[in-house]
Amino acid sequence: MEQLRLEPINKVNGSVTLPGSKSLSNRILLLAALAKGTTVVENLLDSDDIRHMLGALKQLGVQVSLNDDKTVATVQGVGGQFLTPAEPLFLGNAGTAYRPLTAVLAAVKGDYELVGEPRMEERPIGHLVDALQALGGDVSYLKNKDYPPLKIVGGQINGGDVEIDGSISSQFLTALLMAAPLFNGDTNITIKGTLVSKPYIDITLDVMARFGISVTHDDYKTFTVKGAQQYQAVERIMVEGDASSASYFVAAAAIAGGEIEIKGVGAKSVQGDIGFAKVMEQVGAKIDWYDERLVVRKGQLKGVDIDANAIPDAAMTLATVALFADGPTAIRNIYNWRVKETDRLHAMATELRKVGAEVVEGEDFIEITPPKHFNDVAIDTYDDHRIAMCFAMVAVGGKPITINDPKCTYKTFPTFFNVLASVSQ
Ligand SMILES: O=C(O)C1=C[C@@H](OP(=O)(O)O)[C@@H](O)[C@H](O)C1
Ligand SMILES: C=C(OP(=O)(O)O)C(=O)O
Repeated sequence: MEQLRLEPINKVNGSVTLPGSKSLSNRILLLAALAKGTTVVENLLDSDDIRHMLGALKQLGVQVSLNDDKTVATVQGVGGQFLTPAEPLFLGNAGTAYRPLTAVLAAVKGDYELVGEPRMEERPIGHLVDALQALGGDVSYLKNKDYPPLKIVGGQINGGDVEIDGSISSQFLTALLMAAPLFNGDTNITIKGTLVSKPYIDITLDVMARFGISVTHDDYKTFTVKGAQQYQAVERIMVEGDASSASYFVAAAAIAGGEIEIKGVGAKSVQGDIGFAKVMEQVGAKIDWYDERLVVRKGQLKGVDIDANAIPDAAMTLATVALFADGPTAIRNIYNWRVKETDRLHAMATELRKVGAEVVEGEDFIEITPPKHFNDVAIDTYDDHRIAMCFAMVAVGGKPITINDPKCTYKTFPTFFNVLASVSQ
């Protein structure tokens, strides 16, 4: 297995330009494909999750041309007229490809099979399938009930009133919302349970609006989407920098001496994970806010007790910042960490303990007391890009660490360790 040795970093300094947002890239590609006309997407993320969406669109007969560094895509929208692919669509472990494609393909003519990596077969999708079936969609399980892989006989969905459980993943509601304009009639969606990861719904509504579709909602409890609508191509659309990827550099500047300018997200970001920078201000980071960038400096870091339901991805970075705070940190309301790339609650607790922290792993929270002594260990990454990236903070805090299988960052941030090296001293 490949390992990356990270020697202690004394100071960080410089400027980082973020790669495009994963969440925005995959939403924009899918809506551009569904639209009529040509959309040019700029600052597209080049990573595994996006490659899986691009691969699926190609199999569906959508023409997408990429520039040399794969950050500009020209998408020839097919107006919802997809080809039936000869082979199953392989979507890796990309939730932002698997879930929206499931809903959209249930609503357009054709036969489809959606498959993924072994971990994808352990990530539940029953709440989305229940809602699609209740609307008359022909979606069935190829192996285990409530889990991928899926078989879909796409066709006409009439719309109507439907409930969707929002308590495990917001991506199910995102998927239903993105597909609903393709249904024949209007759809009224009621959320069952408490909606998790709510800010991701704002990303969905924002992207849908850019492609000409408006959705009304009553404080995120019920949503109404008009049926039989066509997405409209957007001449040029720019993908914001990835706010979750920004979290590592916000944290690095807060932990080490020096200053990092982070270009691509700021006060105007549509991504909820920008909220991580607000949390880091509570922790003690010094941040200057601009519309589309942040400038971050070190502060005296203290432990905090936060509800991280709105920022599940960036909150993992807080768990390693906690190693350098002057008291315990509690991260709460994060049950769905357990159904992501790995059981993140258990994996983070295990690896933080290896480093020397005292950790309480609750069913839906984690409490971290900083180590008295840091152990120089090899961190297992469980095929989880965020574990690899957030444990790099140990080196930023001046302690050596080894990261096992560092290429797992390719899911969302293939150049992560190079970018970190570029600001490390
Ligand atoms: O809609 C999205 O783009 C995402 C929603 C979140 O998932 P959940 O809603 O499952 O928490 C997040 O963790 C994921 O990385 C991306
Ligand atoms: C949970 C994540 O990914 P996915 O979109 O596959 O859910 C993530 O990127 O942290």
